[in-house]
Amino acid sequence: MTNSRMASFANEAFTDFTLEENQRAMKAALIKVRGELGGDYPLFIGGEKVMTAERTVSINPGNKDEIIGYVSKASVELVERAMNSALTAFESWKKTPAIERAQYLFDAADLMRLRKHEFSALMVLEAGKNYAEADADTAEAIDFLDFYAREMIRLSETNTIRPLTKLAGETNEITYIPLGVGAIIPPWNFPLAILAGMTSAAIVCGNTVLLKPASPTAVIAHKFVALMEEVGVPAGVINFVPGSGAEVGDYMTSHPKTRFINFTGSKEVGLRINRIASETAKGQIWIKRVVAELGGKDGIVVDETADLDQAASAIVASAFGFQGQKCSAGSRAVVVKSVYEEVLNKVADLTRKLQIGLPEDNYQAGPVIDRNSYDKILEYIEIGKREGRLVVGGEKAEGNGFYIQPTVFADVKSDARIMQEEIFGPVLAIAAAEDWKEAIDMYNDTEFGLTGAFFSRVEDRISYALEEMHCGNLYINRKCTGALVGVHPFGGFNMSGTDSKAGGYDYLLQFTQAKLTSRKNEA
Ligand SMILES: NC(=O)c1ccc[n+]([C@@H]2O[C@H](COP(=O)([O-])OP(=O)(O)OC[C@H]3O[C@@H](n4cnc5c(N)ncnc54)[C@H](O)[C@@H]3O)[C@@H](O)[C@H]2O)c1
Ligand SMILES: N[C@@H](CCC=O)C(=O)O
Repeated sequence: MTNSRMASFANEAFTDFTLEENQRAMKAALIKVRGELGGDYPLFIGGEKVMTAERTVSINPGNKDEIIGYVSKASVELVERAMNSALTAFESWKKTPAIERAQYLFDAADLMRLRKHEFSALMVLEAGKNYAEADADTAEAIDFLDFYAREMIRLSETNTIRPLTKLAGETNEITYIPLGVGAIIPPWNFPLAILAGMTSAAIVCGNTVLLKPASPTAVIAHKFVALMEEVGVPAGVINFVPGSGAEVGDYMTSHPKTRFINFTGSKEVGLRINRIASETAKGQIWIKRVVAELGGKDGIVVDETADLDQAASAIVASAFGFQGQKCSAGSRAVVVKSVYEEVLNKVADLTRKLQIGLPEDNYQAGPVIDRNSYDKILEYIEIGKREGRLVVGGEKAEGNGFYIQPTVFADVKSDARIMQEEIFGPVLAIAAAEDWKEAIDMYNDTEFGLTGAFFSRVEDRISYALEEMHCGNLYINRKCTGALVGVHPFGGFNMSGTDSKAGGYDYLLQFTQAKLTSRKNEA
């Protein structure tokens, strides 16, 4: 069975919600999930479910009065217990054949596929995603499980697929062995896909992990861990320890037995983790490996030869999909001045058409994740009013949640704060450039380097953009969001991270160490 799966990786298809039957299926899943709201969720430590008195309350950002669930919070003592259980489990898990470890991921992918709308419905309620965004998140989680399972099998067969150069008289082999216990620290914005990808990649390589989810989406994180338990992943391989970033996070990253840290989140927290991890704790006998995928200030460049309708649609989709809360969000657009007003008008018209409302009613624009984000984004909008010309939005929006109008600022200078700092909300800054080369220079004028897009019909310019636009994921004549596993390996340059290329052929190498064995042949 495994061989046939190896031959046939294909991305999980997105659900077509224009079909009545699919709308009905999602609504039925929402009813089911709503019936389960308000539950109490434990930590998982070495197969034991641990409830604590202190809990995180997860709420619906689209309807602040609705409680999604109460999630137990790990203390430092409980994290220490989790570390011990991960260390114990590592001794047997690292010896479990790669093909068996991969099978758990295949099984989890199959089960998640069966319950697809249930996972998506929970994200509609807990993360404020509309149907398509939630469905894409679940599809990506399934893809990560399927893809990394295959990748582990491929890695375990390296000596056959990519044999070392032969040397007479010796048998030489290379094996990718696991590192040890890792800290997995994902963000809330792809609360299933990124969490599932970061965790499954680490464990399929034979590592064991402490998984600390982001607090706003700890219930969907629990649902994933429960699924992994259901398919039989042995106790202690995934230890689920939700808790405070400052307390639990710092403890995990500074722990002498932590071998690696797989982090996705903001630049600020990522740099802190990188600094703490670089210090050698008492008793530590290795250099910790840090994989850190961070923020972005992604942008779309449009020249005067481009299809301007397509460019405007891509700008709006990239800026406002999931309320701009994607690391890949196109929060900047740079347009050459001869078509600047035309593109701006098209973008403004499309933005005005975005309807705001409850994610469960499948509005295009929903709430942002929580009060902190809401306040921060509104502050940036005030900054934007000083730095540019407000064209659309600019205010909070109606609703019993964290709703903000999709907002467009025009005539913004390249060094403005709203062109330089990640806002992580529905705010787009547009700037004019003299010509396409200056537009590319303006695109590159950032400390980040995650995604970008270039719109043009001129081949020479496209070639130039392909070489000069400095980012990990560069797209031509399409939006800058929506990377697919296996198709668009994902990761950023500069302050956007370590360019780990999630969903790509190189990703697993980061959670392994290569051991070369050389044996003299009998004469
Ligand atoms: N490059 C990518 O692939 C990618 C993908 C998704 C999100 N992001 C970025 O993530 C950010 C949004 O997510 P967020 O708000 O959850 O980010 P965040 O940095 O606030 O939190 C990320 C995770 O770190 C934890 N954390 C907080 N303080 C910590 C500490 N001191 N030690 C250890 N862990 C700690 C949080 O609890 C959470 O689980 C944005 O900047 C976005 O661009 C990047
Ligand atoms: N991989 C996603 C972004 C992940 C970060 O938020 C995309 O390509 O849009």
